[in-house]
Amino acid sequence: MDSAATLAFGGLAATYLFLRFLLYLTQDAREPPSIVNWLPFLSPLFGMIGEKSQFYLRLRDSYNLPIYTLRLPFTRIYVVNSTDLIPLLQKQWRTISFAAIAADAGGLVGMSKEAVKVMHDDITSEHGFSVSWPRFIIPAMSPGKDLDAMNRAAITVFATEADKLRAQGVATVGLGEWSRQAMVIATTNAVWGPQNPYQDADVAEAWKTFESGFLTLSMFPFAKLFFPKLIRARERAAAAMIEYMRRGGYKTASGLVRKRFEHHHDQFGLAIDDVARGELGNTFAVLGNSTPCALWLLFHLFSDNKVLRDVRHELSALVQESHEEGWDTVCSIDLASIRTSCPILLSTFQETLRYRAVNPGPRVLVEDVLLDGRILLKKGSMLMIPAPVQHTSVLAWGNDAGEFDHMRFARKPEPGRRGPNRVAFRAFGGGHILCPGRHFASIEIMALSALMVLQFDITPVGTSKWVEPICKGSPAQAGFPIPDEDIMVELRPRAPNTKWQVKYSGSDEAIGIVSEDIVANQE
Ligand code: HEM
Repeated sequence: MDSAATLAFGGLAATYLFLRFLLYLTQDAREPPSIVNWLPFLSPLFGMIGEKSQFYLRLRDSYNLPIYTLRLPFTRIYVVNSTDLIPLLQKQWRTISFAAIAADAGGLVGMSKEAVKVMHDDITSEHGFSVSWPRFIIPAMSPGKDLDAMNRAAITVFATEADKLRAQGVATVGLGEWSRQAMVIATTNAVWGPQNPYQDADVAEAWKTFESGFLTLSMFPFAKLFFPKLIRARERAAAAMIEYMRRGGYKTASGLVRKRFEHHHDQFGLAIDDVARGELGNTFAVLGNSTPCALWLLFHLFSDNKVLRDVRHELSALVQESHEEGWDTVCSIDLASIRTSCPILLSTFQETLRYRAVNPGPRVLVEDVLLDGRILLKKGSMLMIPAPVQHTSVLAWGNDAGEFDHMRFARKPEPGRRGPNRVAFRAFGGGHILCPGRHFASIEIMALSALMVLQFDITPVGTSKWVEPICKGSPAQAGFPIPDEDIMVELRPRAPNTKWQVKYSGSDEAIGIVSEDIVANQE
C-alpha cells in the first residue's frame, strides 16, 4: 500500500471511529436502543429510501424491540413496534405532536411568514391554531347533514361516471387512472362545491405534479432554484385556489371548507390568500389517501371471485327493480343502506386498509418525554408508528396476519381465532390524531365500489387472471402503495339495457371502523 492510500485508509478509519464514538456519546442509556449503525448516521437512510415501509418490518422481525432509535444526520427517529406503547404515546399528544408537522407544511404551500408564525404559535395548546382547527371542523365531518351533503355530491359524480361507462359498452381503461380521476372529481366537488377549482383539468394536473414532488421540496432548502417545475405547478394550483377564495367560492362549499374559513380567517385573522394556500395543504389530506385506497378496494373485490360473489350477493339485496318503457329493467338503490346492510363489503374495506395502508404515522417531539417513567424521547426528534408494522403483527392479529381475509372484520368471535385488534388498526391514525375525513372517505370509497360491483364485470385485458401489481417506485410519502404500471382492464356492463337510479339519503350514525367510533356508537 503506498503512503497516499495508507493516509486515506487511516483518515476513513479515524472518521468512522469518531462517528461511532459520537453516536455512543449522544445516545442516552434511557433512550430506545439505537440500531442499524454500520455506517453511522447514513445506513438507516439507505434502508428508508431503498426498502420504504418494508424496512420497518425487517427491523421489527430482526431485532424484536418494542421501540428503537434510528440515528440520522442532525436528527433521530424513534420507531414504535409494540402495540402496548401506542395508548401511552397517544396520551402525550401535546408533546409528541402531529400539529407541529402540519404547521411546517404552511411554508411548503407558500403561505406568508405571518401565517406560518400563527400556525406555529401555542403548538402544544388546544387554543393554538394548528391543534384547534382539526377539532373545529369535526361537526362538519361527523354524521349529520353536512357530511350527507358531501357524500351525496360524490355519489352523484360516481353514478354519472358509471352511466357514461355503460353507454360505451365494453370499455378498456387503466383501473388506477380511471378510479383516480373519478375519485378526484367526486371528492373535490364534494369538498370545494360548485366552484371547485380542480374541475379545471389543468389545475388538477398541476396539483398532481406538486403532490408528487412535495417530499423533495420539504427536504431541500433551496428548492425554488433546483425544482422550478414543482414550484410552477404549486403556483398554478395556488392561483386557481386564490381566485376561488377571492370570488367567495368557499360560501357554497362543504361544511369542511366553510369551517376552515371561519377558523383560519375569522378567528385567527389569516389573509384570504393564505387561507387559499392552506387549502392546497388540505388537498393532501383530502386526496392523498382516498384515491389509491379506492383502487386497492376495487382490486381486492374483483381479483378474487369469492370476495366478489359474497359482496355482490349482499349488495344485490339492496336493489329494487321496476319497469319503464325502453328499458329491460330499472334498478334503484339508496347507497345509505350499505352502511348497515353490507357487513362483508365493510369488512373487505377495513381489510383493504389493514393490508395495504403504509402511512408512517409521523410525530415530532416538541419537548423531552419520559414515557412510562423509563423511556426517554428527546425534544426535536421524530417518532413514527408505521401502520404496516401494526397491521402485520401476529401478536395483534393472529397467525394469518399476512393474509388478506375479507371476512376478518365481519366474523363473530370464534374460539382459537383472534378478532380484530382495534389499537393495532392504524389506517386512520388513532387517539387525538384521528382522521376526521374517515366517515366521508369510507362511504365514498365503498359507494364507488358498490356501483362497480353491481353494474360491471371487470377483468384484466387479455386474461382472466389478476396479477399482484408491483409498487417498487411508489413515492415515499404515499399512504397506500402506487403501482408502477397501471392495471389495464375491460369493464363490461352486466345488464346493458338497464337504467340505474342511484341516491344517497344519509344517516345520523357513524360506521364502526375505528375503536373510537365503535365505543361512541355503543354509548
Ligand atoms: C381512505 C382515506 C383516508 C385515510 C386512510 C386517511 C388517513 C389519515 C391518517 C392516518 C391521518 C392521521 C395521520 C397520522 O396518524 O399520522 C389522517 C389525518 C387527517 N385526515 Fe385523513 N385519511 C383519509 C381520507 C381523508 C379525507 C377524505 C379527508 C378530508 C375530506 C381527510 C382529512 C384529514 C385531516 C384534516 C387530517 C388531519 C387531522 C389532524 O391534524 O388532527 N382524510 N388521515
